[in-house]
Amino acid sequence: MTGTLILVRHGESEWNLKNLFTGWRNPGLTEKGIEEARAAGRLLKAKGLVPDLYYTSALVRAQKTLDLMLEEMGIENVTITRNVALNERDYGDLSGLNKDDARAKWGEEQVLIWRRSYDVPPPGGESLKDTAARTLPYYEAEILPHLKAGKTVLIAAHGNSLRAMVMAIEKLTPEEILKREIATGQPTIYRIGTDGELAEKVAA
Ligand SMILES: O=C(O)[C@@H](CO)OP(=O)(O)O
Repeated sequence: MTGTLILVRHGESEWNLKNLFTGWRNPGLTEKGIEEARAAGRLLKAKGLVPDLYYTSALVRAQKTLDLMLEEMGIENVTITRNVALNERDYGDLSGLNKDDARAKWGEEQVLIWRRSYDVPPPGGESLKDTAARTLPYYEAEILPHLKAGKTVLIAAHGNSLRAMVMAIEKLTPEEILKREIATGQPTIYRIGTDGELAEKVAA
């Protein structure tokens, strides 16, 4: 028996489109983002996947993505668990700044370090390591027991909270996970064994 874990990054947000650091700020989805979320729902439906449990962050772009997916899957009246543990990495003082402007101000290399180093946080914000330190205990305590019990769990979240989970599940090194770009609206599907370990990564 295996459990099934479906991870989905929110569809394109208004700030992804404007090239702004987003973090814990709360923009909605663009038209493209709405369509990406709907397409993700249709994909899961076509695969016959019906989750038993639903999780998302405290941020609108992930919540809306999940709502749109459920609409496409024809699923209603289910309990959705929202938790800040699944939020995007907090970008601190960079939140709301344009990524090109930030490169012009601090230099390409410094901005890349803030964006893609494992343990160097942006000023006043969280590194991926910090993000993992709140996301993974939540995953292990609240989500993994359901997967070990053979349930199907859908999580709609963010680039960096998902990176934290992918790193743990696939046992990647910091270098490996930082190279992994998690595309908007494209489900990653894992089968998880009763021991909580990855049994199979399913092509989405
Ligand atoms: O702005 C953000 O919050 C994130 C995700 O869009 O950006 P980055 O690609 O730097 O992780």
